[in-house]
Amino acid sequence: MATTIGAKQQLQRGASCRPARAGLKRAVRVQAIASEPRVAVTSNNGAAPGTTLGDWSPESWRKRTAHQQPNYPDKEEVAKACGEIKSYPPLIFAGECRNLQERLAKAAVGEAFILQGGDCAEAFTQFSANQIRDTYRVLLQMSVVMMFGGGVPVVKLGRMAGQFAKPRSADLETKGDVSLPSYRGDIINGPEFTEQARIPDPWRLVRAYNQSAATLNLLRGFSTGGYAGLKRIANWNLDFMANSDEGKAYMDLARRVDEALQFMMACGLSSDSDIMSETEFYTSHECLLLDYEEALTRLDSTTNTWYDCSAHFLWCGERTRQLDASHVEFMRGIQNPIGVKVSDKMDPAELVSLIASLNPDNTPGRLAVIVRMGAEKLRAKFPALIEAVEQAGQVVTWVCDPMHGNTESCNGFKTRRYDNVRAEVEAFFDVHDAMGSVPGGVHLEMTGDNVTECVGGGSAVGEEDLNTRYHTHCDPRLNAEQSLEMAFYVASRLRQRKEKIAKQKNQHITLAF
Ligand SMILES: O=C[C@H](O)[C@H](O)COP(=O)(O)O
Ligand SMILES: C=C(OP(=O)(O)O)C(=O)O
Repeated sequence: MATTIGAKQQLQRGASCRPARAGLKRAVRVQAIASEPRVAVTSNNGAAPGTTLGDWSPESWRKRTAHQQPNYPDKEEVAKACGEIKSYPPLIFAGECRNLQERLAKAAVGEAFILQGGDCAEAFTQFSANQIRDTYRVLLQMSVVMMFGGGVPVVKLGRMAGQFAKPRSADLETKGDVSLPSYRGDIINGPEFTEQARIPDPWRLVRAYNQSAATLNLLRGFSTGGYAGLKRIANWNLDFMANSDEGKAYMDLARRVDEALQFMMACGLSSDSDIMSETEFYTSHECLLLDYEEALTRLDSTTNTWYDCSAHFLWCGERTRQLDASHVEFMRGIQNPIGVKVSDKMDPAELVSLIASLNPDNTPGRLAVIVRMGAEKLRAKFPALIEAVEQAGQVVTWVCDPMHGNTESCNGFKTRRYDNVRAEVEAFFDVHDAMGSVPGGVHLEMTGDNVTECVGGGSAVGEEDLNTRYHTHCDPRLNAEQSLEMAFYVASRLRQRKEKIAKQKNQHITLAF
């Protein structure tokens, strides 16, 4: 029957939700401990994770070159702002990171799939409960499409509650004959093109922390307070639903999930069970602004290891992944699951060295390699990267970021074409098919708002529409409809993959669509 696999996966997810709930409860207790003044620990005595850390400490990155950092005019103010943040509670709990790492390890072997998505840059002026809810809701919808259509559990990882700092290609932005420091994200300076706004202000760190805490609070409320329960699947509709193909396809799928749930309830599944009322949701952002990340790095009292408590998952950007520089130094020591972005400039041997630095114990789920190079280059260069990593015996979770290799300029706007974005996802799945390796997830810049920032897709945003609702402060995001369309495409590829594997094993499965 069409719905059997989807419902079965839901049941499996339900069983694995329990430890996370325990983790959330424990978080309240341990956060109180973790917010006590920090104990200076420079080595890790005996615990399995981090045994190869040597002389790492939360501040050891300061001895290396830190790329893409702001040039604050007043360093004493930076120390004061960071001192405040050091006294604040951590935003996440180390036990949650460990749960996430287990999920990511499953994605590395094809037993789960990662959906990582959210704003390019969160902004102080675009901060409201509705905006958070809308992005969260599209992520939920996308995950249901992928789970039901693709037959795998989906790990939901928001680029939310901390995605503020932006690396830039150029230090200066020029308009006419005026050049000013580039905007580097609201945690650093303002987007307005004025001299004053572009001065890095350290007290923005505190505001970003507070906004992250409030966002996370709401996300936790949505995730465990009933909003995200599968029994509400048909209620997660957005304004465009009735009028678009994606919206109608989603509502049709939601009805079928509903039917499957009715069936499962008739079989004995309780309407009070965890999967009916809550979901797991994790947060992530680029580990860029090291003063901030250091201030939130705390010693976990249960394992005596360090976690960067600004988010569950942090990634190292394409511009800051130099082996001998500060970001890699910082990230090798934190025990959160982490990622590293990789463009076509990456050489296979360099990737192997980078992975060895970031995951010396070769722990499954610890490291995601997030490739972003555009479809054509990906077809040409990605196989050699996979081969080198496999030959080195390294375990990584491969994730596709189809956004950052596809940025172009049009009518004075930065944009991305939906067809190019989709082509890169297609290439990512094709290469894995050919190599026999595992596509572990997608990483998208997207929003629940009805913006006109990327062109194409079923929503038919044209080049001429770019100036109507172009709200991003940095890079263009897929809107809700384009995101959902992408989810249906990913689901179709996950389904194909599952069917192929089943055929090889001589099994028969039927998936939703
Ligand atoms: O989101 C990623 C980067 O911050 C962004 O692509 C840089 O954009 P730029 O090339 O305009 O500086
Ligand atoms: C800056 C980003 O990506 P990359 O490092 O791949 O350019 C990003 O994801 O915001």
